[in-house]
Amino acid sequence: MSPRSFRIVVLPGDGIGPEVVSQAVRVLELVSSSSSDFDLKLETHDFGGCAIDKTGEPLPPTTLKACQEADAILMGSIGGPKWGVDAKIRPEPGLLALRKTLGLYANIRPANLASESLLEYTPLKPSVAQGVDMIVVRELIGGLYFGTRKEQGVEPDVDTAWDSMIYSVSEVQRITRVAAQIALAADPPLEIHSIDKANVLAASRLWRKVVTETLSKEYPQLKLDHHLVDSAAMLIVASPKRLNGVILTENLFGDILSDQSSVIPGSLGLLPSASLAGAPSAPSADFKPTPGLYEPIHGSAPDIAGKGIANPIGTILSAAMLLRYSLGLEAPAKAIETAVRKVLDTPELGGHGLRTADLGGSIGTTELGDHIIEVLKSIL
Ligand SMILES: NC(=O)c1ccc[n+]([C@@H]2O[C@H](COP(=O)([O-])OP(=O)(O)OC[C@H]3O[C@@H](n4cnc5c(N)ncnc54)[C@H](O)[C@@H]3O)[C@@H](O)[C@H]2O)c1
Ligand SMILES: CC(C)[C@H](C(=O)O)[C@@H](O)C(=O)O
Ligand SMILES: [Mg+2]
Repeated sequence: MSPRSFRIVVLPGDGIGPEVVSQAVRVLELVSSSSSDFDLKLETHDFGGCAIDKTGEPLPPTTLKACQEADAILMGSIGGPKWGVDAKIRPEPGLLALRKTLGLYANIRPANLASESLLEYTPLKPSVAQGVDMIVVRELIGGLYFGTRKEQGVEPDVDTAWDSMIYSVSEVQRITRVAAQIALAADPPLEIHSIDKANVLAASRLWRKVVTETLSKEYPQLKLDHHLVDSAAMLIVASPKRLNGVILTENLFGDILSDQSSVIPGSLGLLPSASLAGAPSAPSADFKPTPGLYEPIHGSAPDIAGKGIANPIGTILSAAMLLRYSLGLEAPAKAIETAVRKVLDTPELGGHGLRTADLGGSIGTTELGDHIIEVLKSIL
């Protein structure tokens, strides 16, 4: 039987994006060459600030078309001071357009301690960070990011600017179902913590009502509680285990809380994400490839770009999520996660020295990639 062939579009982007993506590409190439069952065909496209420089737009039509035809997309990060908030054409709207066009409403951001040995790097007390296991499920194509807005300087009220947070019942229902299915896939099922600002915002009152109704009608076996976003932000650093399980929240709150949750394992550079147009399906014999966009949760880190010191683990773990959720390839996905954990944990491999600077180490991006590749070779 000829190997199944998967088309993967790679969008390195800006800043540290190309540096971290190149390590994840090495990992995917190794996975592909180690199997006779499937073949990963990787192709790189311009996206973000680098695409603005070349073509005048962040998401050129050729890139969008390739993404629409791909089985999955691996992205680095986009943006940077060259295309800052005052620029006429900026990279970030390109990312929002890509997410919206592909209908990727479910953003899944696991935040757990990738390794017990990271405990010494968490800025929290080890006793507070130990045992944290949360998955942020962020609504990705609604809310303030996509509501109507007005920039300052536009007539008639030149001195005002505004954005609107809009959610419909169906938008909240579908992301609630994704959170529920993720919660149910665990044994025992995870608790759901819905985060909103229902004491002030109308959109949050709709959110809370729809989450409550959807779960009580369709998933009555799941435990649900509600937190206001300000107090949830406090809990994530004061006693994060109280939020173990699924954190279900809207677009902007999810953006903020997921960066905040990266404090627990110790670095923003560690955390991966998947953006899907539905709930992830469990790998099985009849698994159908499901397109998705996979990216670390961090940005282009202009302060360290070009230095070769960025942590590639969030991007490598995003590649593992890509194999699992889009292609149904559970074994290599697990192998990558095991290799990352071993490199972080195993003393004979250099122990705590095998870290990039964000985790107190001194090795570079490529060297960390080399170690992960070596361990992965022995597992595959
Ligand atoms: N999905 C994306 O492409 C994405 C996500 C977030 C921010 N951005 C963009 O990135 C640009 C910079 O944003 P920012 O500086 O606020 O956030 P950032 O995430 O780029 O960086 C925040 C801090 O974390 C550090 N950091 C981030 N990733 C790291 C890694 N892999 N290894 C080690 N350290 C890492 C940085 O050095 C910096 O000190 C902005 O233009 C923003 O819009 C893009
Ligand atoms: C770059 C920006 C548009 C993006 C977001 O806010 O969604 C980023 O912060 C993220 O978390 O992916
Ligand atoms: Mg963000």
